[in-house]
Amino acid sequence: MTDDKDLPMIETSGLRKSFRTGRGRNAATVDAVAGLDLTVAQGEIFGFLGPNGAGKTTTLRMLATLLPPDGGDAVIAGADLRTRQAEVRRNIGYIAQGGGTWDDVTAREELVLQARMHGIGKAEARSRAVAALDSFDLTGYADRNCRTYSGGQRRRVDIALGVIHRPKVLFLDEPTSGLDPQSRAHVWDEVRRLRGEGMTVFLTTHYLDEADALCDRIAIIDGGGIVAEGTPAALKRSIAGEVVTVGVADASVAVAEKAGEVLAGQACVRSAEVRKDGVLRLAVDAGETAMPQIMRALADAGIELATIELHRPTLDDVFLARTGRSLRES
Ligand SMILES: Nc1ncnc2c1ncn2[C@@H]1O[C@H](COP(=O)(O)OP(=O)(O)OP(=O)(O)O)[C@@H](O)[C@H]1O
Repeated sequence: MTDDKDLPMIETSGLRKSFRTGRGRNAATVDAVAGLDLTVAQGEIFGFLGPNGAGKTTTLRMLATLLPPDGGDAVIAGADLRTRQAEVRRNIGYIAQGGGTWDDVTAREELVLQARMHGIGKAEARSRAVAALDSFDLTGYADRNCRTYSGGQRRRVDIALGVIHRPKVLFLDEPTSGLDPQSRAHVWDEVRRLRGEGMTVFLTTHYLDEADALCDRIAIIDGGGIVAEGTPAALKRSIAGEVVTVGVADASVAVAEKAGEVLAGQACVRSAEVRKDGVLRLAVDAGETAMPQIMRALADAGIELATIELHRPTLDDVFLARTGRSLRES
């Protein structure tokens, strides 16, 4: 017998979307999402990580039935996105980047209204609002207008609104964008709690630490396509070797580039890149043995070293390995 847990909650194949921009001679086509294949299991927190313009929001909007795909297929909670949109909508919650709270309405009123819009009866809507205020830690502000809330409180109201009808799948677009670290941690806790209740969460982020700490599995998207997919740990393991970063005392670009050339020629260095901040990033097999050789090579070339650090691979290293660019700089 198949356990519900084994069933994919989101399955896409060849999903794509292009936009026409400009007019006349300036007309161009942007392939925002270029043939996406992915599977998200029930109860997973799945993160879509990528730089600005990678196609994250476009994907989310297609999966949430807000934007018609140009091609490909998707099945969400067992319903075909193309032919059973109403059923898809019943099964999902969608929280857009800017959120949807009104300034002059209280959280309690918003929650009751949202539940009523989902066809839930008056008494049940009120009791769901009370439960949501409690579980999202909002009871203390429940009867104040949303305009008086902090960014973190408002974000929690957004999420509470998105799940008031108890969807199977929750889509969150950049859930912690612009929040302070404490509020971000609070939102992460709420997302984990929803997973604990069996919800599948699909979120977009351009924060590496968010993808690493919160997501069970991630897909790294760039230029409308997936460049890497797996658990954060497995993706980092896939980067064989280690990274050494080197700062040179003279911060001029010419010196950093000269150091890059010198170090790229060392046997222990697999690749050398000068970052925009002037720091050199070196891919090496074993940091402990490479570091003394790097120091010696720089000394021989008359370049004074300011800092040298050894790093375990990060998701940024995964992105760099797959795209040749750093996510931080994209
Ligand atoms: N309505 C539109 N018309 C024209 N181009 C669009 C439209 N919506 C998105 N695009 C383009 O499609 C590409 C993908 O955009 P999308 O918003 O999906 O990226 P994103 O990964 O969500 O970025 P961000 O992190 O900045 O939100 C971008 O090049 C964007 O400029």
